[in-house]
Amino acid sequence: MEAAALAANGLSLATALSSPPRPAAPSGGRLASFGRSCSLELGGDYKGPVQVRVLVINTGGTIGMVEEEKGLAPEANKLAKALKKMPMLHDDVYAKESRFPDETLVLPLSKQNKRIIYTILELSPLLDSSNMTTDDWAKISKKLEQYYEQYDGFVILHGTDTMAYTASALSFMCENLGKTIVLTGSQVPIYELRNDGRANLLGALLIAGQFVIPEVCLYFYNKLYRGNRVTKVDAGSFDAFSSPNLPPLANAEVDITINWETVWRADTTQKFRVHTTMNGNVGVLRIFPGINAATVKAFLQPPMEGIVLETYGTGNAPSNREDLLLELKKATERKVVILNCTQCLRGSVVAVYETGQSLSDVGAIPGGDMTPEAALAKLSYILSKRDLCWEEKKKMLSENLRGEMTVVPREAKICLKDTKFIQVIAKSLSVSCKEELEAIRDVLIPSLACAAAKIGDIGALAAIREMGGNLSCEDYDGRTPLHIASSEGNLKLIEYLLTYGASVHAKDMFGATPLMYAVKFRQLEVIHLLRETGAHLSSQEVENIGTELCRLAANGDKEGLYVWYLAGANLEQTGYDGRTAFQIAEATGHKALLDFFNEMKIMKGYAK
Ligand SMILES: NC(=O)C[C@H](N)C(=O)O
Repeated sequence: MEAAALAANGLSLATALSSPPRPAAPSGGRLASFGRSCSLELGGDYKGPVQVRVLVINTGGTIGMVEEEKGLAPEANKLAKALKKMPMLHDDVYAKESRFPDETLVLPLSKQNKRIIYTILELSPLLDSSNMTTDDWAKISKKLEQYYEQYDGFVILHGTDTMAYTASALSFMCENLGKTIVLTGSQVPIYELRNDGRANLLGALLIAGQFVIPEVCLYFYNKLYRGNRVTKVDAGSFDAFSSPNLPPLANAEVDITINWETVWRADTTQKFRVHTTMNGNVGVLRIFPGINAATVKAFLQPPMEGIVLETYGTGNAPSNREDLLLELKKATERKVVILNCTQCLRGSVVAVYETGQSLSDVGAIPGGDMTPEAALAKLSYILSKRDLCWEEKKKMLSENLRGEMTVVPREAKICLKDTKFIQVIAKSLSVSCKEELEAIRDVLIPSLACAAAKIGDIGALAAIREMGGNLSCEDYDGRTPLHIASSEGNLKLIEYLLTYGASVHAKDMFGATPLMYAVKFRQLEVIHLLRETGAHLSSQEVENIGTELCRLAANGDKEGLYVWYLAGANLEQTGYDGRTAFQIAEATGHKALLDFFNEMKIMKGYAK
């Protein structure tokens, strides 16, 4: 079953996309007119819409269920066929004109002039999410790893019952995430006349395809949430999820508005990888008035290694129950982790009451405002890290790893809209209301940050960041400070940006990433650094590189070829006439180039 779905993945899709003849990029185009440079026309025809690819991993859930003898159950091999008949989820005319393979789906053109091309990878068996286990989380994360470079974003179709658990688990299992992953599903099957599946899937695809939000998110009923902040709160409403301690990352109203200030960014320069071996010896224990010490003792017996203790209010447990506290103490002494989370839907564990202090005294770790789902997933993740010692594990549990808990900053952040600079401008423009002030801030920050990147002013970037500005902001052309810095070649500044969460996958309005800018301006060290951080050529760029390599070979441009090699291009790719760059070099008898190709064999491995 999976083989059929796999046939519809990036590779066959890629072939299909390259088959229609592509019009040459306009020679007077903005990027094509740069001086000494490699071609940037690889994003495709810049006059046309940018194409983005999204992989939909279907795990099951109500969205694809049909009524069976015993009730609703998932049906395999049905969803993609059904979606092809839904005009809001598939533009059949465009797909046929573009000669996409049968399994490929494509959304109608988006408001942002993007074409979201998607394929569905169906896991087997499809599950009601109540039947999911940690093995299924591993299965999903392995698929994400396998297809990470071939797609711009990912949507995971999942049942709602345990979606909050899977979203929380994946948020930890996906390490150094740089692309958007959106879980969604529905309360009513997509095949029914009145359903929420169509809108949820469409919203998830639009977000995963058009925005780089490097988080595991959950999209439901017009809202995008951080996956490890949600909990299912309603079994019978389309508005089934709530994120009690964090406002949504995005609202899909008339427009899709992303709250960029809330978006979590990993401050790492490492490549994406998945951690698949979660620790199963964890559990959740909800205390209640009169809870029996024997029950607690039994629950904490080996092989239990860690529990989420759901306590009252701000993290309180009875301080007058010596028997109970003794069992908890004996467990922590055996190095069983007790993570203290509140039973309340909203709020945090804080040291206010004597009853809360008694838990700290027995060695429980305060879990802040984590949901029980997130706390359990975090516990399972950290306890599976064999290379960490006990103290390190305890430290990580109280730290904010993926935005799962609120950490109050030691010094209150200066709010950008309160700064003198913005206020002076606002005054001169006679602006006083909050909305206008924020609008000025949103217009100015991208330009300021890009200008700072252009002149290499790390201090200015630091000031913008400290004032709450987003260093991944886009200017009017969709360029981020990292795009600018990559063309300028300022390594220190790039490192700074990457450390503060700048995305190597951000695409400007032409579909070009920072890596493409570095290639364009032949910034060798920058290419190396971006690659180290997980940047890669898109599958479209990879397909179309052959002709460009042949052009460089025909010009005897050794450096140009080397730049593409560093960026991860396969130098053996053929051009439009079926020849490789090496064959062109042989035909022209260019000695330096032939030597270069010989050398490449020795250097192979450097860029990979
Ligand atoms: N709405 C749903 O998806 C509920 C279903 N039982 C599931 O979690 O798979």
